[in-house]
Amino acid sequence: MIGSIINGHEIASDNILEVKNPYNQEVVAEIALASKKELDYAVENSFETFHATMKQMPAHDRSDILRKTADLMEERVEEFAEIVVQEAGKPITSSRAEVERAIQVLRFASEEAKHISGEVIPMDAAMNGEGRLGLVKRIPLGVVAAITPFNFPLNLSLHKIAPAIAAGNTVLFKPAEKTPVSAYKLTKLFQEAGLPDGVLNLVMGTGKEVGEPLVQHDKIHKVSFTGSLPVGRSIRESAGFKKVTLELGSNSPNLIFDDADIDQAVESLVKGAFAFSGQVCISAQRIYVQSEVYDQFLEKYIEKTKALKVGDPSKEDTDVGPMINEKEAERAKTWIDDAAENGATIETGGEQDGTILTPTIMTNVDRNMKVIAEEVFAPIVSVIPFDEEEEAVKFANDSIYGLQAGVFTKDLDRALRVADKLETGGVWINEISTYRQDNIPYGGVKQSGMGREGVKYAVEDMTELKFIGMKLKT
Ligand SMILES: NC(=O)c1ccc[n+]([C@@H]2O[C@H](COP(=O)([O-])OP(=O)(O)OC[C@H]3O[C@@H](n4cnc5c(N)ncnc54)[C@H](O)[C@@H]3O)[C@@H](O)[C@H]2O)c1
Ligand SMILES: O=C[C@H](O)CS(=O)(=O)O
Repeated sequence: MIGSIINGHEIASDNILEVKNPYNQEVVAEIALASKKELDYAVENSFETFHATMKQMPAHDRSDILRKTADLMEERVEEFAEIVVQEAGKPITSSRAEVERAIQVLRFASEEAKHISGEVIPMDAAMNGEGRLGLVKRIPLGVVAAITPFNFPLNLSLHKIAPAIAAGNTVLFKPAEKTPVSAYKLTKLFQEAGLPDGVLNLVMGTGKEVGEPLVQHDKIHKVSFTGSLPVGRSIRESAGFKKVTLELGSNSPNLIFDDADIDQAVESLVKGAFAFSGQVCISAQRIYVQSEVYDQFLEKYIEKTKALKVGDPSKEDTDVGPMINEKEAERAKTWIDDAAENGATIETGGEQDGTILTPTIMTNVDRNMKVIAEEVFAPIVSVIPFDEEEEAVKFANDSIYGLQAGVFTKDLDRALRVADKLETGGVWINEISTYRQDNIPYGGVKQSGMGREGVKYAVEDMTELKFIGMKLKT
């Protein structure tokens, strides 16, 4: 049994949640869920620790702890990767890649802790012998609530925890109840690296019982949330005056022009649509292909997709594992069937058995179908023809979301022109929408969210500017 960790101590409970392996339904762990009283205690403790400990901790100490945590994780890549396989059902090769990225996030944050600086505002001396000097400092906010999703349980948690610590805040960490084991291991790792008790408090619980009261708590200064649009919307509405960062969903477009390297686009978009069964917020969901190369692209894309190995995520050669639970797989299957009943063609895939949904390519889709208009968050991709550049941009922007997009062309002028016109937080040229490096500014426009992550940018969002001015005799 594992549970919340508050002020360095583990909290027991009779309220137990079983975490099951999405592939074989074996019990991975039993989680002791926190009560409202324990949540209140955790927030109070985070608040006190901010004032008593964190405000006094020099930047080089925060940097050392983050680096030490990275070093420890580097020694245990396999251990962490196996947890992600078991609790999230992510294929082992992708789980290892997630751990490697998590280590880099810690290292970026360790460096960033030492580079937080302010500025001096020059103020010209007045004629009467008086002058003024302005100082702008970046100061920590206080307690940051980190609320995280199941799909990258390590890396996306660290995208909040590591910059928050680098900036000198304390953290109240509420991980997804579907993937709490990696969160527990991560919190223990920080302890081992020397993080003082109370700087990172882990509170286990559901969104309703822990997430909601956490967002409304008076002693939380910022809510950093990654997850779905409906939850993000409710957080925005109930957070009051707290700072809020929302990293939400999308139905990412990828545009293939007739001069693109089709083989490269096919190869990368197979990964881009089906990695972790499409349960990636920037997964390639809509692929728009110029008519001249549409048939060529589609034929190759279907062939490569059919070759994917679907099954046990713990096996080295598995490309596509299960979805997070059967309910989600059934929901996605319903969306495929609805589209097919309304005229769409299932080119390959579309079969569901328990948590497994086979990689699915659809054509002849319509803009109103759920597989196009909403976030599928499943191994489903649609391939759609277009004739002119303007039309492709119009199709791509026809969405309530705007997180990342991919543009494939050899024409640099066109690539940059299209990139400027796409309504997304980020655009990749000759790279899939699904690619992210952990030091880029990352976040959405429209209903994909607000604020930016990517360590340096998260640190900006997790600090406040403070002005100090002085009147001087010159
Ligand atoms: N933009 C990004 O960076 C990004 C990254 C990963 C995932 N996502 C999105 O996350 C979603 C999938 O993850 P999920 O199913 O874990 O999301 P989710 O919204 O169901 O849950 C995310 C977290 O919010 C908590 N929560 C639920 N209800 C809450 C409430 N009312 N108040 C406070 N907290 C609450 C959950 O317990 C969990 O910890 C997808 O929509 C995906 O696109 C976005
Ligand atoms: O699911 C969305 C994530 O932001 C993807 S990644 O971990 O940033 O690559």
